[in-house]
Amino acid sequence: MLSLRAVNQFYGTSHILWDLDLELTPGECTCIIGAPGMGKTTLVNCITGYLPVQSGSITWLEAGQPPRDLLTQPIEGRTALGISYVAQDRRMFCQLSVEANLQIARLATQASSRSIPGMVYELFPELYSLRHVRGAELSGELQQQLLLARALMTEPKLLILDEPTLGSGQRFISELGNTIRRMSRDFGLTILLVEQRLSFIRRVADRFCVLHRGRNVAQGNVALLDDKLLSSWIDP
Ligand SMILES: Nc1ncnc2c1ncn2[C@@H]1O[C@H](COP(=O)(O)OP(=O)(O)OP(=O)(O)O)[C@@H](O)[C@H]1O
Repeated sequence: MLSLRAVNQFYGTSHILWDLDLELTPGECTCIIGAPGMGKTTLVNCITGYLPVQSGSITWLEAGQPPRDLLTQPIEGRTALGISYVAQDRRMFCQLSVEANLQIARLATQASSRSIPGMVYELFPELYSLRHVRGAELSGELQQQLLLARALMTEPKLLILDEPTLGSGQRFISELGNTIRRMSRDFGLTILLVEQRLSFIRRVADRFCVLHRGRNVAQGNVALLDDKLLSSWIDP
């Protein structure tokens, strides 16, 4: 689905990502783990196209298609290929209804119709009953649902979620875990998750990658994510 090879990124003269390799497998949820400031958000911004990469390659791979060099694609080209991103900042059009927020996201695609893809209300049925309510009137957790639903409006193949549990209560986190599992199991989405909560990671992720000072220092099946590994890299 996505292959990163020897990716290096700088902010000015600060070298942030170092020779980073990462492979995302179709239909799997991969979690990027790391202490604050280790480069997780920078990495996802390089994949989505919000940040330029100094060197290395990022390649989009789809069965039956030739490999595509993502670094030659602008943000909207990457969206068209199938990448969608829910950032930490959680911005939406607060004065517009749920449905209008969703339809605006649809404009980012080549789709001729502004209709809502079936999977959106199937995964977020509460948003259907609130579809005429303004974003500003939703609770914080329903706003988070709307941001996730909006990211699905482009019918992505790869969904990137940057700390989706941040500031949420246990009930929402539990429902979010179910939703993420359904996204990959029922709809075949590949998911790249930046997350800190270990119990959540163990529940939803198939694979992990630990970032330490911008380097991929450990990766593998989530079953291998043990306390020894975590104490070596995350909380030494
Ligand atoms: N716009 C910027 N200009 C300069 N340095 C930046 C910028 N954004 C981030 N950095 C620095 O790059 C490094 C990586 O930051 P990044 O936000 O990618 O880390 P992170 O692992 O996502 O952290 P967090 O968990 O706190 O979100 C940090 O040292 C940070 O201070």
